[in-house]
Amino acid sequence: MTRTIQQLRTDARLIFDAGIASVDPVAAVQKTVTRQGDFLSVAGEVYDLRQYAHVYVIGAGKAGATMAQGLENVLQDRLTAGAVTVKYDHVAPVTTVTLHEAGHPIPDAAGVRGAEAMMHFAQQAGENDLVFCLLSGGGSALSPAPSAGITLEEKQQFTSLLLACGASIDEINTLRKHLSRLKGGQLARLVAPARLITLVLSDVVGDRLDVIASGPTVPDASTFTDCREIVARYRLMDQLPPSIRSHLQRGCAGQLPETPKAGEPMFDRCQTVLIGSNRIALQAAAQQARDLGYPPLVLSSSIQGEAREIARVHAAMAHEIRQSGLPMSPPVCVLAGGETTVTLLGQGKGGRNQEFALAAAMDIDGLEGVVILSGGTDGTDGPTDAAGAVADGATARRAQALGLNPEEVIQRSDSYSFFNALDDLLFTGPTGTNVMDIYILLVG
Ligand SMILES: Nc1ncnc2c1ncn2[C@@H]1O[C@H](COP(=O)(O)OP(=O)(O)O)[C@@H](O)[C@H]1O
Ligand SMILES: O=C(O)[C@@H](CO)OP(=O)(O)O
Ligand SMILES: [Mg+2]
Repeated sequence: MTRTIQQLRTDARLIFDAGIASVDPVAAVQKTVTRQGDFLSVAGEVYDLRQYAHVYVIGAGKAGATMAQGLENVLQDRLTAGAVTVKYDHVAPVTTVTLHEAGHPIPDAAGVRGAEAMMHFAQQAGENDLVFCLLSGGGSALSPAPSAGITLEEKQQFTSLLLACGASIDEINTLRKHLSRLKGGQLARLVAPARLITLVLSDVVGDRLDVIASGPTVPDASTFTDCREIVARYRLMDQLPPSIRSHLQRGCAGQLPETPKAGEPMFDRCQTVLIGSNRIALQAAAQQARDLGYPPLVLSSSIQGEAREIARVHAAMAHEIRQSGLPMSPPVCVLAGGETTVTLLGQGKGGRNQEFALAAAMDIDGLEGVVILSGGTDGTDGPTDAAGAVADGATARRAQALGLNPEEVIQRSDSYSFFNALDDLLFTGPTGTNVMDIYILLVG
């Protein structure tokens, strides 16, 4: 059965939506944390709620509100109180937990207040209390708690410097952990001796728990020496605020305590569970593809690299499948996920997924029965209201007919305008989740 291009486009969107739905934070929390009367089961660990006088919820991240909503649905009257910081306008209906809205990716004073509220509950919790910590992407910037002697303004300046220098999120968070009072396992130290359960929604390639939101409740393998190497690698030393330079130098000289490491006692009463990731989303998308009659081929949930280049690999696969039926004959759905990067060439408007679709459109020009969709699972791709875009074998030609030259658009980094003119932007609205990006290649 040969599917029309419109059918392929509809199916690609259904597959994308199925991926996002599988990592809906409310459902993911309620699937991970279940309750039978006084007994909680968390990923197989059983907790008798009668042993705990209070149950607190703390956390930070773009999905914090929906995760808190899920936990309130489970804990109901057993939840004592809580404080969770979310990005502005990323709220959800909660009754007991206090939501703090704050700035991301640059931390702000509201974030400081949210972090202080979190640390208040962490320190208030005692031996006979239970604390849930809800973490998701954006948690680092949303929980600023600068080390002594470092001001918020200096932390803001430092964050802008880090975001612009090309450092990876692992390198950025190594530095952030060593300039904070709660990142890098230090929040676990504040929560001890209370029992701690951390639920994590991963927006990081490789799902490393010590990188996501700077791992405030897990051991930190990184050190001040690593910080010194990163500062040197990106030639940051001369641009560091004096207080930060001095802090890192004192840390390297052994004059400051290192972040908590594996095996230290504050982690004895901790459980950490990954409740959503790009891999989980891809598996759900693959199932939807199968249900729609496209045998799926999942490449990886750890895609990194320049968006334009990764797109070209997907376009090359489209040609191969169409011309030789390799690695699979049509109909087929090739799925991948991760977080690409974009070297900006111009001052235009766009995002890494829109750029991906634009680069793909150029290489699949003229191919029949091929659709490529690239979308951000958080619903916002770059500084735009689009989640991504959709391209097919006619996209380039339709654009030319409108006087749009794809190569020139790439040079302007103006993918949003390009797909807006073609009415091929992907809109989901803020999804409340955040497990990086999903790339879908459908060959009918
Ligand atoms: N005009 C543009 N074209 C392509 N990519 C862009 C453009 N402007 C910003 N970006 C990319 O968008 C990225 C931020 O996207 P965003 O969706 O906000 O990230 P995240 O969802 O990971 O927090 C930046 O890293 C930047 O590379
Ligand atoms: O908060 C963080 O540390 C990172 C990774 O989780 O998220 P984002 O890149 O969205 O700021
Ligand atoms: Mg995004």
